Parts: sequence; C-alpha cells; structure tokens
Amino acid sequence: MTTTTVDLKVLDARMAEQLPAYATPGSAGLDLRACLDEAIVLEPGQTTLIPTGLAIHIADPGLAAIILPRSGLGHKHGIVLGNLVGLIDSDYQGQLMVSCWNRGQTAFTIQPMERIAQLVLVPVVQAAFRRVEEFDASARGAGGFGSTGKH
Ligand SMILES: O=c1ccn([C@H]2C[C@H](O)[C@@H](COP(=O)(O)OP(=O)(O)OP(=O)(O)O)O2)c(=O)[nH]1
Ligand SMILES: [Mg+2]
Repeated sequence: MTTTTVDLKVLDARMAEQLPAYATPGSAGLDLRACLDEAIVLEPGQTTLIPTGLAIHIADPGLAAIILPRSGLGHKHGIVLGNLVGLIDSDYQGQLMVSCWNRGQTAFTIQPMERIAQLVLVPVVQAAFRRVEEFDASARGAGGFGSTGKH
C-alpha cells in the first residue's frame, strides 16, 4: 500500500464536515456523498448527475481515480452509475460528479449527504505506440470472445 497526497478543494462548505476518508485501514475506496440541498427521487430507469461538492487535482499522470458503485446500493436498490465506471483524469480540476442510474424497478430517494459511490485511486501507465506490421507470435494470437471454450 502506498499513500499519496492529493490536493482537494471543498466547493460546498457542508462537505468540510464529512471529507472522504477510508472507513477501515484496509479500505480501497473513499465514499463520495451527494451534495444536495434536498432529496432527489430517482425513478426506475432515470439517470441524474449528482455533485459531490468536492474537487481533486491528482496532478501525477501516473495516477487516476475511478468512481465505482457501492455494492449495497447497486445490489439491493439498483443504484449504479450511468457511465458504469467514472474515470477521473490526473489533470481534472472540476467538481467530482457522480452519474446515478436507477437500473431497478422501484423509485429510490437519494438523501442529501448520502454516500452514493466510491472513489479509488489507481496507478496508470501511459502507452507510447510503436507501429508494426506484424506482432511477435503469442499463445492466444487473435483468439478471443470465448475462443478458449465454455468450461
Ligand atoms: O463519473 C465521472 C466521470 C468523469 N468525471 C470528470 C473527470 C474526468 O477527468 C472528466 C472527463 O471524463 P471522461 O474523459 O470520462 O469524459 P468525456 O465524455 O470523454 O469528456 P471529456 O471530453 O471532457 O474528456 O470528467 C467525473 O467527474 N465523474
Ligand atoms: Mg475524455
């Protein structure tokens, strides 16, 4: 485990009371809260963009952050992300936004300050492409999409 310092701006003073923090020493994710003035009802099938009241500047191109659903909300209530996974670039300085999608069959109410998703810092390797006409042989070759069989 490595710890890195990331600049964070509190864009809404209410969030200063509940800054993202690891719930346990072994946590990978930091819960993000809905920075809302009032509750929002998310009807089945509806998607809405929810502000978090926070901005981060990761700065290091060797890092990024991903936004993932919380398992309880996703599994029990069908509240997942409209973009499935959010990717936060290291040079992004705007507000962290969470696209909430109700993929379930019943309406769900998101309360102000409720934890709606989680942020995970991840390492990134940028590719420099070397254009070739032929690849070196590999065991898989071009096989994919089930080419190794069903079982
Ligand atoms: O769930 C998300 C996903 C993205 N972002 C922010 C951070 C990210 O760095 C920026 C751009 O995201 P992305 O590249 O995925 O979106 P795009 O549709 O390609 O927009 P852009 O043209 O701005 O890159 O939007 C969020 O706040 N929440
Ligand atoms: Mg983009």
